[in-house]
Formats: sequence, structure tokens, C-alpha cells
Amino acid sequence: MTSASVSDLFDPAEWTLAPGAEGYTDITAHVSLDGRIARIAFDRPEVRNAFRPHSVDELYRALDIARQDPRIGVVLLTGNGPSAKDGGWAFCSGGDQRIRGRDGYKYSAEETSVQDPARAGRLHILEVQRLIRFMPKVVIAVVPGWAAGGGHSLHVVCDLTIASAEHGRFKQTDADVGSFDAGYGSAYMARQTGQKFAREVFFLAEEYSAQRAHEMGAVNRVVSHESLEREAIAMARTILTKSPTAIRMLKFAFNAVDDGMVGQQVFAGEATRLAYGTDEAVEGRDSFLEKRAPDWSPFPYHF
Ligand SMILES: CC(C)(COP(=O)(O)OP(=O)(O)OC[C@H]1O[C@@H](n2cnc3c(N)ncnc32)[C@H](O)[C@@H]1OP(=O)(O)O)[C@@H](O)C(=O)NCCC(=O)NCCSC(=O)CCC(=O)c1ccccc1C(=O)O
Repeated sequence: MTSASVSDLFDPAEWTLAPGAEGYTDITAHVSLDGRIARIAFDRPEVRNAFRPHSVDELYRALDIARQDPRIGVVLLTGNGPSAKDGGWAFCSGGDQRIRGRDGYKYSAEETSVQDPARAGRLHILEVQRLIRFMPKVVIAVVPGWAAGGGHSLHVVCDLTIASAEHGRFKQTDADVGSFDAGYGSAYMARQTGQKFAREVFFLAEEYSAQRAHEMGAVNRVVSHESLEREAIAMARTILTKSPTAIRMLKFAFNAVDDGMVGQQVFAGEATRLAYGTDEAVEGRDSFLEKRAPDWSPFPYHF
């Protein structure tokens, strides 16, 4: 069964609704008909896909469902559009400034009334960033328009970025509005582009094009607007021809150098999982269960 269209670039023939997606109000979530690719999209085009706490809750849930789906190998993160108001396109323009309070972003009155007051002011887009960073699958930012503020940071943290040549635009506005992504949004961007470019992007907060972002090393591919999602799906399909274990280990190896001991832990966890599959590890477990000394003699010290 195919889906209703949710964006001008969305091809309903490619997708079916993701599990649990019926109730989403701020995002849409789909899975390719063969179940291998997830498409998760901000769906507030009238505010350039700005996110509020409820959007972040939905985004986290949809990403986590994709993370736990053993068939899905690649996630496309994008923004639906264009805006019915003015035809503008956006990936995401960051936190919705209309509902920003002194302790973070606010749920609506009805939502707050059923929430723990400790959860009233939220900055949990950073939890989404960590989920993207640590999920053992490739996440591709598919940028059909503005990537601004916290939306800019989200594209930075994704594994790959593909952007619309005509409408892809970038602007790191955090410092304009008294915000600062002092984590992946800035430090990891500096890893991608070098310090001078990253500092320019944050300190000047000037608009720059998809082509400029590509030249800086922050965008992988710039393609025609009308082909954006097709090209993103093609990239995903190429990744899906590779070994899942190899892709997982590579992603965590790329991360490890910047993620300190957490990066080492995530990589080491996967290494342990691989080690458990060896006869050597099986001998260690069995010897314990059989209350005997392990016999390591068949296992050489590889060099
Ligand atoms: C994105 C723009 C550059 C687009 O400009 P333009 O095409 O001219 O469109 P506009 O006319 O400005 O916008 C159309 C319409 O949308 C409304 N809108 C746009 N963005 C937002 C927004 N973020 N919040 C609320 N509303 C928005 C705009 O008001 C218009 O509405 P009308 O009613 O039609 O007038 C430009 O829109 C722009 O600069 N937007 C603001 C970008 C911004 O500053 N975002 C917030 C940055 S701070 C942030 O995201 C923090 C997020 C966060 O949680 C965080 C916290 C701590 C550490 C890290 C992070 C993190 O960054 O992740």
C-alpha cells in the first residue's frame, strides 16, 4: 500500500507509513516499501520546520523506532514543504522561538498540565542529536531548504548531508537569538570544515549556499531540487549494498576519535558483540557453565 503525499518532493509510490506514525502532528514518518529505509520529516513548513518540545518527542520516538527495526539500514531526515504561506522550503529552522522560556522550550498549556513540572522547559533536541550520533545506522540529512539554528546543528550531526542546489540554504543563527550549540553543532562542524570556517559560520551568522557548504566540507552532495529525494534514496540504496556490520563498525570508528571514552565504549561494545560470535568466546562461556578450566589451545595469538 502506498502513502498520501506529505511534501512536494515525496514520492508516495516509494513509501508506506511507519509504525506508530498515524498520530504524529509535527513530523511524518515513513518506511520504504521494502522496509529498508526510513524517511522522517519535520512537518511544520509554515514556520520553516521549527521544532517545539512536542516535535522533539515525536522525532525522538520515530528515530528510536527506526533504530530498533532490524530491517532498516538508513534513515533519511528531512523537512516537508513547501510552506503553503509563501512557498518557502526548509529542512529545519531550529527551536520554535515563540515558545522559548527562561528554562528551555515550553510544551503547550494542555500538555504541561499533564506533565511533571520538571519537564516543562526542554532542550531535549540534544538527546535527538545523541540518538542520531549513536544509532548503528547511517542517518542522511536531506536538506530541501533552510537549515538554520538548531536545524543547522541537526544536519551537522547527521552522517551525510545532501542538499537542494536551488533552495538549500544554511545559517547558524544561534548567537543571534542568545543560544549556542557548544557541542556537536559547533565542535563537530569544526572537525568537518576546519576551525576558521566553523567560527565564521557561528560568529557572523550569515546565510550561505548549499554549494558553499559543499566547498567547506559540510555537505556531501548538491543536487537539483526536484531530484533531491530520489538522489537521497539512491545514496541509501548504495549503502544498503554494504555489510551491516562493516557500516556499523565504521560509523562508530569515525565517531570514536571525537567522542572520548563514550566513543570508545560504543565501539568496544560492538567489538565485544563480534567477539562473542567466535569459538574462543564460546569456549570461555562453556568452560564456566561446565565448571572446568577453559581450553584456549586451539586459539592462536593472532598477529
Ligand atoms: C530560517 C530563516 C533564515 C528563514 O528566513 P525566511 O525564509 O526569510 O523566512 P521567515 O519569514 O523568517 O520565516 C517564515 C515564518 O516562519 C517563522 N519562523 C521561522 N523560523 C522560526 C523559528 N525558529 N521559530 C519560530 N518561528 C519561526 C517566521 O517567524 C515566519 O513566520 P510568519 O508568521 O510568517 O512571520 C529565518 O526564519 C530564521 O532566521 N529563523 C530563526 C532561526 C533561529 O534563530 N532558530 C533558533 C536558533 S536557537 C535553537 O535552535 C536552539 C535549539 C536548541 O534546542 C539548542 C539548545 C541548546 C543547544 C543546542 C541547541 C541546538 O541548536 O540544537
